[in-house]
Amino acid sequence: MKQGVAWEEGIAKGAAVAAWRLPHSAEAFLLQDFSGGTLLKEGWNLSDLAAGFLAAPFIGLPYFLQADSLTTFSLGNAGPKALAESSVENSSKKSEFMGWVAAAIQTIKQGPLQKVVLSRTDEQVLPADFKVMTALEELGAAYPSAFICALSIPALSGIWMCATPEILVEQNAEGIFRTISLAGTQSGVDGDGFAISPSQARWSQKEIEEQAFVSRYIIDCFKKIRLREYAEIGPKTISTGNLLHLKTEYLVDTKAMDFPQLPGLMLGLLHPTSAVCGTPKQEAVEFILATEKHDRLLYSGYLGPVNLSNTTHLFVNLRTVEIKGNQATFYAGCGITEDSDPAKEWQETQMKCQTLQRILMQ
Ligand SMILES: C=C(O[C@@H]1C=C(C(=O)O)C=C[C@H]1O)C(=O)O
Repeated sequence: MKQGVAWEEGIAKGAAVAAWRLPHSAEAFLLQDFSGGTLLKEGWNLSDLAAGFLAAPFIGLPYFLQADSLTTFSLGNAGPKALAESSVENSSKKSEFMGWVAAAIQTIKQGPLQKVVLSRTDEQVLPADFKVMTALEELGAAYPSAFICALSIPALSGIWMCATPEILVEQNAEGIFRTISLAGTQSGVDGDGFAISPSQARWSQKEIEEQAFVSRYIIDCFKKIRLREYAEIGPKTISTGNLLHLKTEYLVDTKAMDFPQLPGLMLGLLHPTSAVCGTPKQEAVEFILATEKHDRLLYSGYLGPVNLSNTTHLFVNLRTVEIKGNQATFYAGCGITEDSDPAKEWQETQMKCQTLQRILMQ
């Protein structure tokens, strides 16, 4: 694959490189910033950025990759791959994570924390023949509705890949702004490996409430900027391939409202949302930082192309892996409320790790 060579060469020359494909699209992009990318400073503004690619951590300032070179390519069809569930459960990680969840439930019962999203990592050794661009092609074939991406920023040393279902901020060429509230998770395949139709999904009170926290959070952000004219669609069940989620979509016509700065304003207010952090936000951040032993780095941050042909597509960096040599660190989290069951939450992180592992680990 030609882009595989461009990807390798860009990295060898010290460029920051991003390759991605938007949901439901046949066209992929490869962008290089020959300077290695720029860590933006406090007060940066989305609408002031040139055409490029943004990648932000869970907490902190984003890197900006300017499009010094931008090529489009077709990802091709990697062909069907047997999607075996692979990974073996790590029992010490399991009991540690379940302990964090139990502590979160106790804290939530005392208030004011109502929901917190806890994550964990899963370290694996990649197969000897692993290649980033081949894996990207396979992810694209397996997850047509996801944003799939590979990213290398010299200052961050590793390569990040993701296949995420979650839009954070989108602005299309017609000026339509979009964000979504995504939460609640169940398996998208039955015991025999067949896809479960979204119409068959049944959601518990816990999951409905968990997603409502995210929806309320988005509406509160609109309220902060006194925005009342938005369309709300959902909640409805969506399939991401191996998982089902509850999703509500929020749309604003920024041209009709003469509000071109809305995407930048909302990005500042939304991130990190209650889908990856919790409610109230400050208490959730404090709980996460005091509890999780790993640094989330780019996991649960956001990434995507900005100001390319007057469009911006930023996604939450979920279903993600950080690759250093042949060492892969997968990240996954889940929303904890007072009705959570620690064992089920662990199982949910297993399923979320599988999104990438079932493709990358074969
Ligand atoms: C935190 C993750 O996913 C988020 C949390 C979800 C949940 O708690 O049900 C569902 C979708 C995402 O908004 C993740 O995939 O790591």
